[in-house]
Amino acid sequence: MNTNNSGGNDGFSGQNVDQNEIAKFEALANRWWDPNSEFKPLHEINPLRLNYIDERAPLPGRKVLDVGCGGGLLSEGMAQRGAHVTGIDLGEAPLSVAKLHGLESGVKVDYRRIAVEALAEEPEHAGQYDVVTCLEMLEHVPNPASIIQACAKLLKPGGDLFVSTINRNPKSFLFAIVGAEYVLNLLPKGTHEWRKFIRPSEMADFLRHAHFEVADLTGMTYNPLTKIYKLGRDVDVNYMMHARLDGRS
Ligand SMILES: C[S@@+](CC[C@H](N)C(=O)[O-])C[C@H]1O[C@@H](n2cnc3c(N)ncnc32)[C@H](O)[C@@H]1O
Repeated sequence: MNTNNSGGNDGFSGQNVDQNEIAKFEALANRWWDPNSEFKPLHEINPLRLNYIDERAPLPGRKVLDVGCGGGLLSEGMAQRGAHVTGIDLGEAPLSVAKLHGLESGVKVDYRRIAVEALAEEPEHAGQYDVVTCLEMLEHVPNPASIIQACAKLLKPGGDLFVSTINRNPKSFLFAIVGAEYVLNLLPKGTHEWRKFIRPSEMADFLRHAHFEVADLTGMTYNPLTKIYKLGRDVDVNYMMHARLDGRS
């Protein structure tokens, strides 16, 4: 496992984590639920991705794990739609914000500070989840394939995995970094590193190696004139994937 920048004395050294990435989200965490903050794009895409997940793997009554849940935007949304949600992250401040927000909203989510690889080693969690989500997180870790493998261990046979990230090509450099961080100021400068973006073909390889079958690939686009996000065929920049774990594993 690549453990770049994984030093630190918080009990997570040696794990698949980049402490610089965790620090970026720790510093902004108190604004997570402000829809006009640095998290505005996540607020705006949340209904789109919730609908996408719920349509492909209906959420009511399902046992769901949200990996890299941050302040809990997606976790709470899925719980509001009737799922039993556990949210995990390695950031302390985002999890505190998520827990506090849950107390205020009354939406019940079980939050834990643990790496997905470590959760997958706990016998009471391995093979227990109907659905695992890992959105906007894989481009922030040193070894995304290891995260996908852990997700596979946590799902029931035939379970559904949803991932989202950013494609790696010249257009994504222009739109996701130059455009979003430097021109439109949608995200703080330095939010993303282009080399950590993941091509859909690379994601599909990670998934196949972990015994998933890719069920769908959908793009997410932003129109700076209308300021509207949409799902569609264009996967050049942001995209989501739905994969199903082999029913025999
Ligand atoms: C862009 S936020 C996405 C939050 C949430 N998934 C969403 O889409 O609303 C990225 C999150 O990934 C978390 N993260 C980064 N590396 C992680 C790791 N190795 N394990 C767990 N969480 C991680 C960060 O702390 C942060 O909360």
